[in-house]
Amino acid sequence: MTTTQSSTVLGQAHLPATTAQHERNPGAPLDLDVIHAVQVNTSAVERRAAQLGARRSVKKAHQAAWLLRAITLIDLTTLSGDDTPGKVRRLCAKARHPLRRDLVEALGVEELRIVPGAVCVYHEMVATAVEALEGTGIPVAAVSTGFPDGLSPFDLRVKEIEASVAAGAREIDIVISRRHVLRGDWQALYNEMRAFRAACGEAHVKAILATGQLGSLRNVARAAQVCMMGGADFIKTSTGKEAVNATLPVSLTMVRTARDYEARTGYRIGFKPAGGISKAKDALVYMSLMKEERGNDWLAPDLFRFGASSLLGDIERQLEHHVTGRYSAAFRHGLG
Ligand SMILES: O=C[C@H](O)COP(=O)(O)O
Repeated sequence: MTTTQSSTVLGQAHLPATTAQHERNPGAPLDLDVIHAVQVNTSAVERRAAQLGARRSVKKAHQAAWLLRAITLIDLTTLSGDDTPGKVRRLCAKARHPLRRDLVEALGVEELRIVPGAVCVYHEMVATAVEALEGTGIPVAAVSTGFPDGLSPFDLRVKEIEASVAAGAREIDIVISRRHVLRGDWQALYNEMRAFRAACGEAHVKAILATGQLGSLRNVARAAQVCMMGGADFIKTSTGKEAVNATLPVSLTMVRTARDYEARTGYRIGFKPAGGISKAKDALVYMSLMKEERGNDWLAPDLFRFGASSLLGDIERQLEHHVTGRYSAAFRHGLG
């Protein structure tokens, strides 16, 4: 990246399109007529998703700009049985400086604050992450409510949210009870979502649908509607632990369902694809989905996040290639 033109593209294009805070979704009464009317044309959604996946990606300086933007959209995640405070501290250090200094300098973006949207951990690691991120403004997100399966006692799931908020989590990623969706018990799903939202207080709540376990795109759309009516700030595809995690058809369905909710209520709901998104080129496809379906404004961390444990490493590798013309070994970009 040496030309003035490239500098201009990088200097402008990666900046969040909007930092305007939108009003938080307060939720709405459960409207079963709306839920029952939800239909999804699966083959049309799959055709559209296939087009998105086949599209030529943005190139050169524009690609570098999009990748810098992508970093700001990542919930930098570690959700593993072998998480330790030391591992979480290293992840937080990476969040403070997601790109190597030489790359930041070569890209000429020192003055721009490129940091991920959040760091996402289990409850036990919240206090460590909050301490390690002090002074950065980067929020800590906690997965909660018996993540990933959501089958612990209801009262404990609510208490888990409260404990994570008390420990300093500013975002809570809850898992819904898939059985409520599979049984069509929308009232139970709504009641659960409202209780989780209330327990979050000021912390923003992302509703993880675990779409790979919901059986159909229609169920995905109905569950998303109910969660938004229940007060979700974000809808999120997956825990990363299901057999099938984020996919383009599911993402299109959820993004369009959120658009319908906004058309009815005026409230904007964020979208978080999660699980298995580890390549920069896949992140670019999700970003073009968001841009084409909702517009540039939606490529901003208050409306769009990636849940990803290893995406940042590949983005850094691609940016290194942009700067040097060479790829380095993946192990050089291990964390993130
Ligand atoms: O919410 C985030 C996911 O658990 C991350 O999934 P991943 O490890 O496949 O990137």
